[in-house]
Amino acid sequence: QFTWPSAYDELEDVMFLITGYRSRGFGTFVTPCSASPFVGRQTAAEWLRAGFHDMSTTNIYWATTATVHGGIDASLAYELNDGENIGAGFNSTFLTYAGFYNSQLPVSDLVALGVYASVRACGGPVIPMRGGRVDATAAGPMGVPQPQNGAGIFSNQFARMGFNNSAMIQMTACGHTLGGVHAGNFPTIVAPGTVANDYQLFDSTEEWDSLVASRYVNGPDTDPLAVGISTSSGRNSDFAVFNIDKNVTIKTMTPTDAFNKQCQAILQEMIEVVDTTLVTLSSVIVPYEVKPSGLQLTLLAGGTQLQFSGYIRVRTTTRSVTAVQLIYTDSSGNANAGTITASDAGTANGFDDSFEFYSFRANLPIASSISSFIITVSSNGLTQTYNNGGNGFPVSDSVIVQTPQSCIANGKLTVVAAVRSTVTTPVNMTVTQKVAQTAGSPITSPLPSLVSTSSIMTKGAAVGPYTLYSVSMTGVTVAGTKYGVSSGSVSDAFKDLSDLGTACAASPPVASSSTSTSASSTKTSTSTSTLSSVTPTLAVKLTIGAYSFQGCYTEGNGVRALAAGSYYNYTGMTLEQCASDCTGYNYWGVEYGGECYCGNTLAASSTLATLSDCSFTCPGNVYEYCGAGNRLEMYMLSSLSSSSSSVVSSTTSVSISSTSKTTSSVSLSSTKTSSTSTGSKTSSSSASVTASPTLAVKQQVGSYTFQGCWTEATNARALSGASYIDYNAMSLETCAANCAGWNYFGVEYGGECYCGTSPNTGSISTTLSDCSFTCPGNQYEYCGAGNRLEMYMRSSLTSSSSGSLRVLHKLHENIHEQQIKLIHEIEHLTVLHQSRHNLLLFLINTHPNRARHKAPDRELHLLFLHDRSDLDAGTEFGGVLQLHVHDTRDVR
Ligand code: HEM
Repeated sequence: QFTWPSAYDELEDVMFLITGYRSRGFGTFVTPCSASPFVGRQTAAEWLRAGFHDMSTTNIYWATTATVHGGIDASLAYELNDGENIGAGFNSTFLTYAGFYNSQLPVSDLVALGVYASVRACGGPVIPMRGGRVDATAAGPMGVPQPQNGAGIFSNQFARMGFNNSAMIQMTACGHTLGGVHAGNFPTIVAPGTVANDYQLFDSTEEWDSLVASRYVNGPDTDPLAVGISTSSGRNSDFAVFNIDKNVTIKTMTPTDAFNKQCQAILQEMIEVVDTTLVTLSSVIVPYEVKPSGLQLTLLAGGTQLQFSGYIRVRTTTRSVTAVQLIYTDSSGNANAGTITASDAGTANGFDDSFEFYSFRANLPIASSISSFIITVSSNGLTQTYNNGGNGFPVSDSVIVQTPQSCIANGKLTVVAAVRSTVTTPVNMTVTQKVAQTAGSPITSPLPSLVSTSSIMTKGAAVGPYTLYSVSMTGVTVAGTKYGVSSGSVSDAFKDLSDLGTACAASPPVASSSTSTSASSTKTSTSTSTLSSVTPTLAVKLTIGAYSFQGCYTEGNGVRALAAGSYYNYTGMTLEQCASDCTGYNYWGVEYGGECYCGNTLAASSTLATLSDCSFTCPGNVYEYCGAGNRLEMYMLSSLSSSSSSVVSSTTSVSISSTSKTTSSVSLSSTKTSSTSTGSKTSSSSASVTASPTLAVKQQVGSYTFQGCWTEATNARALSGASYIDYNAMSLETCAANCAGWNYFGVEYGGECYCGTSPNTGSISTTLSDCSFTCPGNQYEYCGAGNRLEMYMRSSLTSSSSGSLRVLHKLHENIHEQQIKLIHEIEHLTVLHQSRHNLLLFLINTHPNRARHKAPDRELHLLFLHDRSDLDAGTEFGGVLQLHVHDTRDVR
């Protein structure tokens, strides 16, 4: 285990935090083992092959130079069109790695980590992983073994890499248990058109197993590099390699245990080939038992207190934790200066480990401040102390970024720092952006360059013992950009720009002797309207716009107290911001400082808690409270409090505009809030264009338009054309891509994607809020729920309806879809929109024969299934039709 902070902290996070809270997601690209965004490819196999190709040009006999060196150095990224690295997998591998690449994590370590992740995700052994490789900046020498080379050349090539014949056999067999050969890349090894997707696996599975060895030895051998047309084209390289010692080594690899053991050792050797004149590898990376994360000091208004916040990550693989505390040492060295209790915030998982994040936020007196802390973890009745190898976990309060006062909007970055007035060296702000490479040898690398820009910050006002510094910079991109401030040898750096808000809070006011900030533990409720003083104080705000304070509420039991919408801004949240994000909802509440939730109803299991529980100040306004862990600062529309049980008349309006036969445009707009909704999910209409993404219904996904939340059909799938399952990385876009060519696609249960020509009988549009699962591949998208599909239809189907609308037959409320089919001899019928009560809009594709009778081949039918409002046959709609459905219902 490393002493924190270590140079490998970023790598350790990316390695172990694969899914869940504050996870990094690296391993999700290869989970499940068969995963790939592309048909006929396997990402895990591509990552493993990339590891070998990057290493295989090593020349242990040559002297190295600074730019051209051997081993795992990501030089492969510059070698993609040198003729030795055939296949699209290398480029997409580096594009994925580029997302994780930063100043603390070289691509070459990611190449090695990719070998670990692909093998483990496929069920193979844990390949020990070390960090510290150095990236090449240009192509290295040639020398990747090619299938046509022949046994003697292979033997020489592996010797040049530092491996003997049995190591060569082991490494090749261990590589060729995943994936296979693409006919498109190697038509003389696999004949195009002879296998599914032109992709012939090495053995009978994509998974990690010893079949590549056992089938070679015992049959049936289907390895395209050992049998088949590769033998006549002289490209049967697996046979050449395995047979070089008369099959002695490969025979030892047929039992699973032996295979795993040999592969674990040889693949570790493979990823540890580095240029030792440049690289000293770290010890094998094991997860920290406890690890601080996201620590931040913030100078509070008045200059008498520092807020200290962050997370403690606890490894919970073999224990369940009941309490986590920080005991801190102050700046004059007094240990035990105070205790901070951290509360459970969420779980994350790696391939072999689980972790729990505990969050904390506390205000410390500035005079004594903090210099380090130790962590106590209680589990199974025992309390263990972690002191980071003896000296505690260090915290420096000399130079800190003031995240509430810093912001990024429209490419303009403003950073405010608070610097101890005793620091006299210039204060710099540094931004490191990822910029696409424009020149490479012999090609441009798919990897970006890291470009750092430093600017001297301008000195401003003194606040207590600190001085504020600020600087602005334009033309800054948010994605992947890191920033920080530094002075001399002290810094607060490696921060994600994407964590900053879009609006900067005003700087903390200058300290004055009369200022008293509320630091007492009892929180009082004060009406803002009674405040006559110009000096704001920290207090509960009784009213925010049209909303009034309801108290400090818990979350619901297994559900969110307010489930209809959510917005996050851990750096700039204010009560006003949440109120505006939740405009139109009955309730909103702010939790944990930066989390804003909206809803029309409050979950029954959410209960009123002690007011003082809601103790977090808002990151964007230090004079407001913003809930706490599992506690919401709760507000409700003031108008609702007047009537206890209101009967509300609501209106669903559907407007259909069909102006002329020539424009042939029919547009359907319907208010998405359902008239009887209890906790409805709102859809983000075209108006919601915000800089930071939020979880909302997507109206448009590529060429598909949202249709609502639909049930499955009666005893059948709603969409039965094709399906595609990915519980790890499904997004609406992935499903749309997999259903390209189909009229409809729908995502169910988070990870199930279905395609079809039209929804089958019995599948109906239902309450929008039912579709409550977020997409595993995109937290800002909804992906249906159990028996509920997030349904999309090709946009062209709505817009191509032609002509005026005419009711062909009088329809009655009990009419059934089947009957309509009979009446019109239609080929298929599509429910475009169904209000919850009595309005149905059908798209009817008529029988092809009708076209001969000059009837339109597609008609838009409006069925108004209401006893008072049946539409008579022949009713024509021209221009704009407005139908209002009035309904009175109890709103609970
Ligand atoms: C004499 C040595 C080797 C030769 C001639 C060789 C050749 C090949 C060829 C021709 C392919 C097909 C690529 C494609 O169609 O996309 C392939 C695939 C692959 N190779 Fe090797 N290989 C060798 C050694 C290795 C080693 C040592 C490893 C890793 C330890 C490895 C890992 C892989 C993997 C995982 C694939 C599957 C890629 C995919 O399915 O996309 N190979 N190899």
